[in-house]
Amino acid sequence: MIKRKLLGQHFLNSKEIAESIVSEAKITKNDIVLEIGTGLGILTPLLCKKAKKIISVDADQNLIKKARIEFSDFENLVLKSGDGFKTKDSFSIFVSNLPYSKSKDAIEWLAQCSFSHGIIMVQKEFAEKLVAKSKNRRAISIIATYAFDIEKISNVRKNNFSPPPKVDSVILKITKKDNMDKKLISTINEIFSYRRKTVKNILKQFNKETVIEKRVDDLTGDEIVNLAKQILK
Ligand SMILES: C[S@@+](CC[C@H](N)C(=O)[O-])C[C@H]1O[C@@H](n2cnc3c(N)ncnc32)[C@H](O)[C@@H]1O
Repeated sequence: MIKRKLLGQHFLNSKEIAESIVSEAKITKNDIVLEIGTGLGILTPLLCKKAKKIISVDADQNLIKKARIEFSDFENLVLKSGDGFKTKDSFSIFVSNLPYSKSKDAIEWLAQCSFSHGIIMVQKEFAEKLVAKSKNRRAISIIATYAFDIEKISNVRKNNFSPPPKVDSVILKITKKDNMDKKLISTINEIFSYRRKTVKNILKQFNKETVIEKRVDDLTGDEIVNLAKQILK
């Protein structure tokens, strides 16, 4: 039970939704797809039918053991147990019903990976955070909107999962715009810990100078990324 909670094991039980996720991923026979969270494998065989190769990773060894038996006929499927967000393999398309507690880490990790696009399922509140504007923005909103074009595909009610989570979910399409590195991402997070200060005072913390008296909330996303780049120079 504890493991289930920690790993966000709420399994999708709607074949129809699984098919729509795979269809939205626009996979061709040239694509290598990374799926994080094999789970009970509702998406995995559908992905195998479309792509050149699937790498499907789950942190739960038992689920990978089961999938190895159930999907042994698919020659284009590579199943791995472990932390999917440490994957070093290259991929062109990302597909994941994300473990909810890992959603922020997943976006930060994906911002550093080179790929074309992805279909992700996240909690409704997290999806809103990603595209939040002005004072509702967080560091993750700046990172996500700099790294990706984000398009909402559909809402998914919690009763489409077993066991059902407490909240509803949203399917998003993320299309890669810009790669970011780890230092840039952590500097943007650091800037947000000083969000009530002026740019002038934030730069002072890093022994840099400017005359800009604006606060973080008054900057555009690009201006915040440029401020982080200036700090890192
Ligand atoms: C929300 S479930 C989705 C499972 C399946 N794709 C589905 O749609 O039913 C999330 C899955 O991610 C796995 N998981 C959690 N943390 C992980 C990690 N760091 N790396 C890989 N898989 C992880 C869980 O064990 C679980 O199977």
